[in-house]
Amino acid sequence: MALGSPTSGNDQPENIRPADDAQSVVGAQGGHALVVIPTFNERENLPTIVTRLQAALPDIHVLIVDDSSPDGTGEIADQIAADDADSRVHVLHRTEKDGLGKAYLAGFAWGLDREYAVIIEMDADGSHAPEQLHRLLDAINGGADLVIGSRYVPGGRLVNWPKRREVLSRGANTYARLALGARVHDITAGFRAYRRQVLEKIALESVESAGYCFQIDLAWRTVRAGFDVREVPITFTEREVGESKMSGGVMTEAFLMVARWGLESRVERFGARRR
Ligand SMILES: Nc1nc2c(ncn2[C@@H]2O[C@H](COP(=O)(O)OP(=O)(O)O[C@H]3O[C@H](CO)[C@@H](O)[C@H](O)[C@@H]3O)[C@@H](O)[C@H]2O)c(=O)[nH]1
Repeated sequence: MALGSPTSGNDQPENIRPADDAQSVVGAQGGHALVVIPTFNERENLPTIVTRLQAALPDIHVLIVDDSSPDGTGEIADQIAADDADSRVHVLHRTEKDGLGKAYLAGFAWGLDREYAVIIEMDADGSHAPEQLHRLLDAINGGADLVIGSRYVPGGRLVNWPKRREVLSRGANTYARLALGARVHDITAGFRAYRRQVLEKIALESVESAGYCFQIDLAWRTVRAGFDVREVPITFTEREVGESKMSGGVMTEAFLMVARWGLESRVERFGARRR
């Protein structure tokens, strides 16, 4: 996918309201921050999360990336953007459900194209507290390149997450840590802030992971590129409305992809030692 093209990879009609007041923003040193929120069937959650976000960080810019949700989330997103007097809420409509990773890539391309200094990932369902976003931005201001809102560092918490999901998540993190050797405690987390230079450097056009292993993929690329990756504790709260889109296919993709990346990196290290 070519970076800089908000519609690449998917013929997306857009409802993009101009980001020309982007000058007024941020929360992060030396530039402006954009929160990308991917949505699929989040009609009950979206208005609340955007309201909370704007209350927590009044200057923040938001991009909602909706994959033609059948429940009408896209239309609600348009309404939120239309009602936003400061034109800081934007909407990217994609033609079909194409996975969390693909939605984020489209959002990143949109944000990079518009020169945002910091690009943030956040779920629409309230699992990630907008009131804690300043922790991530503080770490960016402190010099980090990628900040992960982590459930598994001291101070991190899980609230109401079903035990089955916790076991799966902890297992996936342990597996990824062992397979990749990356010292990140919550490499699957979806609440993060990237300095734009990271996204420009880590070859997003070669990202293949479509589902949630996208999170591992990008963190791993960032670590390998030598960037400063930090974790700050967050409280992850189970959604109250709607359903998770986690599926068997998403888990299988993650398992196989991580095994492949681990193997590739071992081969690479072995080759480097022999040279
Ligand atoms: N546009 C789009 N959005 C999607 C898609 N799939 C999921 N989403 C959106 O992505 C967000 C996260 O999806 P959930 O399905 O609610 O995630 P979860 O099960 O709560 O998973 C959480 O934990 C994972 C494992 O740690 C994380 O990887 C993930 O990011 C998230 O934080 C939600 O806003 C959801 O609407 C998709 O195909 N397209």
